[in-house]
Amino acid sequence: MLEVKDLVKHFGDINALNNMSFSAEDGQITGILGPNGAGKTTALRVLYGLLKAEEGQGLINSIDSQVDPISARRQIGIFPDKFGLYERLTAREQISYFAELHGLKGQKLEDALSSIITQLGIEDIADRKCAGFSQGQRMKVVLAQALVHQPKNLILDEPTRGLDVMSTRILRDVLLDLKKQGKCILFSSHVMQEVAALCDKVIVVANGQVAAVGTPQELCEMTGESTLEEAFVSLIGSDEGIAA
Ligand SMILES: Nc1ncnc2c1ncn2[C@@H]1O[C@H](COP(=O)(O)OP(=O)(O)OP(=O)(O)O)[C@@H](O)[C@H]1O
Repeated sequence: MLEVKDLVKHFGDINALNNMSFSAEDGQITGILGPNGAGKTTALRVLYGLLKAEEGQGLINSIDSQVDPISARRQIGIFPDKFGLYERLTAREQISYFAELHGLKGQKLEDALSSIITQLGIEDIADRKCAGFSQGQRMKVVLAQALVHQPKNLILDEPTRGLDVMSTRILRDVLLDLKKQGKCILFSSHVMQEVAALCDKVIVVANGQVAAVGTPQELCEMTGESTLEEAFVSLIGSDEGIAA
């Protein structure tokens, strides 16, 4: 389970998080939907311990990520907003490096590597150097390195950006499979269709705050609109920065 409670964060005069609170439950896919600059990335960074908030807490299975970042990180996989691959490493070496950072070694490490490579269907690129990989291949390697230690929680910051239709479908299938396994999945997005299709719960954020929470259907009922897109516009008063 993932929770943020009363987060406050400023960057100079910018009020990026203004008492933001929400939770994401096990066995569910939770989406954070909001326009550009709403505070999505900032909230996720606080949650996985990359940024310190001035007030509030980010909790990973009840562990405060600012108080005990190492234990918290063991329980999450992170698909960050900006990622790079070590171009000279093969995909297998790259994933192995992350597995070692999570304390895996010996046979356990080998087993974890084989298992995630099979699960994501990347046997064909596992022993190729990452330089020259397509966006879809890069996405799968980053997903593999996020999942290799079998975390209970997965946080993804706009995971489908730059992906073609096939890669987006593969990612969706992986997320649905992880949900079936009872994992807690939290992802941010601008893409309405993806959120409507995948999410059990949608957290609508604007101006560093939560504007509404509910299933796509509940958000439609709440606003009297027939689509999530219309409900979103009604909730935040603008369609800026949102993709259909
Ligand atoms: N390192 C930083 N320095 C200065 N301002 C920042 C920094 N990070 C975020 N901000 C500001 O904080 C606010 C929230 O940004 P954040 O990246 O969290 O929004 P977002 O909802 O993820 O937006 P987007 O959808 O555009 O990625 C914005 O006004 C942004 O410019």
